[in-house]
Amino acid sequence: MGAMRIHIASDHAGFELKDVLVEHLVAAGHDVVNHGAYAYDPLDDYPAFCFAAGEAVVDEIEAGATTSEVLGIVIGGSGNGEQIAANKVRGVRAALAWNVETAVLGRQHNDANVVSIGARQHSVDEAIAIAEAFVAEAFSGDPRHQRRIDQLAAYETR
Ligand SMILES: O=C(CO)[C@H](O)[C@H](O)COP(=O)(O)O
Repeated sequence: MGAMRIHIASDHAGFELKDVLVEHLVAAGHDVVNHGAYAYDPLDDYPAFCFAAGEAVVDEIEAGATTSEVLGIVIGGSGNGEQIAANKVRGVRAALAWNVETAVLGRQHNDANVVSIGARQHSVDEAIAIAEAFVAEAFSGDPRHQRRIDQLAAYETR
């Protein structure tokens, strides 16, 4: 994969990791858009940040971009609520990646357009490896996976 636009968001629990990932992804040549949190606030709430990142990804896809060009990353303490929030955005397929393999599978099998990472579940190096693996991987395009993704999209638009 070449350089991509990456929409990133976190709450307070993912705030430090978000800064690390932004620096890392920018250094790798990606165009990173930060959807907050913009300052550390231990009482902030993850949904709005994750909705914003998810909507930005879907807006670009609806305008013609592919998941080889745009992806999202949402970060919290566990990643659970952040995945749930992102998946509320119509068109988002957010995978909760808890190791490199689940990040890779999220792209290969699910064409996930957002990855959720639990900052409190990993060392910084592990989290970087998870984000890198997700961004680097392509959807396989296998018809059986596409068929399942189409079923999800059909359910979402009914
Ligand atoms: O992972 C999360 C949601 O799934 C949040 O980051 C987590 O719940 C925040 O916890 P706290 O308010 O206790 O810092």
